[in-house]
Amino acid sequence: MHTRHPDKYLDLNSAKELPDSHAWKPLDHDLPSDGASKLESVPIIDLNHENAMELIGSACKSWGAFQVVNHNIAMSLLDDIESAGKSLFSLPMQQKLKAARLPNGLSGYGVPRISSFFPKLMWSEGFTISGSPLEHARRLWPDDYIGFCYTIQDYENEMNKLAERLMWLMLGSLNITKEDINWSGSKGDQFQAGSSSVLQLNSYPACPDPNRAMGLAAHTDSTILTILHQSNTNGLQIFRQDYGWIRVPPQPGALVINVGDLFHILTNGWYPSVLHRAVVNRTQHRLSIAYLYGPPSSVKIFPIPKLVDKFHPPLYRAITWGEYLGIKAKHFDKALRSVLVCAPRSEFLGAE
Ligand SMILES: O=C(O)CCC(=O)C(=O)O
Ligand SMILES: [Fe+2]
Repeated sequence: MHTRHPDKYLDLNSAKELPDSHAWKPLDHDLPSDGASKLESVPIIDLNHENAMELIGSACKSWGAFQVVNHNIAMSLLDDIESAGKSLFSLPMQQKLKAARLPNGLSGYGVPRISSFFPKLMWSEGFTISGSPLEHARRLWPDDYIGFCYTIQDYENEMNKLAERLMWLMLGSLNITKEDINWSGSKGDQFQAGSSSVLQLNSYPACPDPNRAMGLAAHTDSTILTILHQSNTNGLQIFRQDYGWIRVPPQPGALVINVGDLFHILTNGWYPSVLHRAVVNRTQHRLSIAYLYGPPSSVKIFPIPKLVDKFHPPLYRAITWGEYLGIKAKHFDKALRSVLVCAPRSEFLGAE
């Protein structure tokens, strides 16, 4: 991975032109005509709506993603995490490299972890937090790192509560309750105690040739679900078989929820994980913060028995999050396929 991209620490914030190392095929033709992209995007769901659960269920089934409002996350916390991200990415490159991700590591500063699967580099930089950010924060800001750590901690705590609430709403829409779930011998309400998560900060500098650059290449998240806070700049797109790439415009205060691969496994394919990517633009810097929500490390994830019967045999084998991340790191977009135990029904492949 490391010899593949010798230019991986190019400072994108000061680049005046797109170097060959970052030049992708033009992206223009990928988007549906403007008419189609204005026509529809993922639904915006009010969590206080009396039918929130049903609305979420139908969004998961047809889009694999939705936005939520009235989620109870304070606007000030969303502003704080955005400022924390901005202050990190605006540090000089030499300083950011003091917290560089180690080879094969997870936490730290660097290019998107999926970069090794692509011949060209992406127009973004990221900072991944798994566990305490203290060590890295101390290297980035030797005299003033506490505020950053508190913001991360507050944000992760609030996101964890919201993710859990959303997971039960998503499961509830398939008639699954806590009673139906047995996470390695403990009932569903034990899940939160040890649930793990990763916080991914992404920065997309303005780009001199956005049509030939890729902010973050198409991927699905290896999570149960992802909560994405995007700054007020367009960039996120999701893929639909029937439309192509569709923009998910930022809506002030709204959070984007993606169905992840582990949820696809849990629901035995009923709710597909969503393919998404981020594009960049010529004038505006964009920041996004993804809360990647997953199960406690010892928990095996497998199709929920209530969603399995003789007409719907289990599609996937049991797997922990750690095992799945290892498979994803090796097989990337073929990861789900490599844990299949049984050919999926055609509707799950989008071939209606
Ligand atoms: O920046 C975005 O909108 C997407 C980020 C994302 O997909 C990720 O971090 O997994
Ligand atoms: Fe993602």
